[in-house]
Amino acid sequence: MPSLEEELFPSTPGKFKIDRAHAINRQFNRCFASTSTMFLWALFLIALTASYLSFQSFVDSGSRYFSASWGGIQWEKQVRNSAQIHRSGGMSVLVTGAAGFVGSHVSLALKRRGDGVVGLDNFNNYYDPSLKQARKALLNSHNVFIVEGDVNDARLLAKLFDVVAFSHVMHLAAQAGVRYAMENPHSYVHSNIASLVTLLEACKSANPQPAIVWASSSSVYGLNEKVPFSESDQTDQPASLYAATKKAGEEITHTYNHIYGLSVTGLRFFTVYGPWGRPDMAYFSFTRNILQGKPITIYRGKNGVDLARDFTYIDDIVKGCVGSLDTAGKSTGSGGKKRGPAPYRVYNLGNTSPVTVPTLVGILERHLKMKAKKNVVDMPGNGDVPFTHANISLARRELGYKPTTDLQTGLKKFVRWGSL
Ligand SMILES: O=C(O)[C@H]1O[C@H](OP(=O)(O)OP(=O)(O)OC[C@H]2O[C@@H](n3ccc(=O)[nH]c3=O)[C@H](O)[C@@H]2O)[C@H](O)[C@@H](O)[C@H]1O
Repeated sequence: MPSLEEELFPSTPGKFKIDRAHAINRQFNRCFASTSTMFLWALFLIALTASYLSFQSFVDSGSRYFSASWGGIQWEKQVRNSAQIHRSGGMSVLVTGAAGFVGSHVSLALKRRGDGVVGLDNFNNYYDPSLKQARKALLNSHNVFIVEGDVNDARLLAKLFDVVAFSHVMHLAAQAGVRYAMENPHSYVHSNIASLVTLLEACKSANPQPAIVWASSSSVYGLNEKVPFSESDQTDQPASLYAATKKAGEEITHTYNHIYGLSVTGLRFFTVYGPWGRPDMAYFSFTRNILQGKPITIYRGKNGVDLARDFTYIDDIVKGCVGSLDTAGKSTGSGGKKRGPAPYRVYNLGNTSPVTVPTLVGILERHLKMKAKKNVVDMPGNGDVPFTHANISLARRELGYKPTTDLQTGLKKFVRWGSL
């Protein structure tokens, strides 16, 4: 039996037309002998076709307007209100991925000090969207409006820049997760490459052009062995598709900086953790499993060496993001044309003290007062790197970035948040 979709949209449209034409012909010969009847029926068919075509165009335009969850006078008012600046010298920031982990924290921090903030998020289901809705509710209670939409929607972006002359864009929307790239590679291309280009196109055409700060990743260092990782180190050996899309993002933003005069700052985040975090990350899923008495899997590197990460607490990352926005020079272009050189910057935002995964588990066990059921296995070839370690001298010098929370303290805050 043909599916509803096949019935509505036959797979061979040409055949459909021919069959229908034959059928109409047969009907035609059988029923209409006289010329005048034929003429009347011809008129009828023309009218029928015309009304079908206008109905189709109504449906097309309708699906565009009715399915969108944005637009309209009330919506524009909410966007404008949210973007209003309440301090002298403040900025108006479009935060993409505002219902995400880092996005929600940065949005709140900016709003609290009086900057205008408009969020944008597609609320996808990479992890439980109810957590994103809860973050949204928190932001709403602080008068941050989150537009529900995709960064790939060029019409939406054009509309947003039409309604608000954003001075800055904090681009945090992304497909995160290193290992998930093996399951759903195209999601990384859609969210980390295609949407970045859509956003840069919108920024390039906006008047004034905003300055852009965006989330790159520590994963760009890939198989780099020089420790600690510095911004000038080699980043051409990504170990995962996630890393490759973030590295591509660094190259793509450079192009827009070079051609259109967009001010760009890329931030290489090092395994960010904390309250309101991402449930797919190890510290979060380990905590949940330990509490539920379920086993956890700990990956071990080559020759039995423990994996290590430069885990960085969310509040420190927020300070780095805000510092980047505050020091971002202006974009120079207008009318889609470059008028002079604009800043292009890349910074590590890490903690500078890597901790092994078994140590992380030990800290969690102490905070939770429960023992983990550990299942230690060799690291599968899934894009993981053995360790990360940030050199943050550049961010310290130029952004005033100074992480202050160690893993012990940060995980305590996370566990306390989780038990609320
Ligand atoms: O800095 C980044 O740029 C990235 O940081 C984060 O990636 P990772 O450093 O891989 O964090 P995370 O998954 O918490 O695994 C931590 C450790 O636990 C190990 N790990 C993980 C899962 C598991 O079941 N067992 C295990 O041992 C695992 O092998 C690893 O050694 C972000 O998710 C990513 O989006 C990106 O932002």
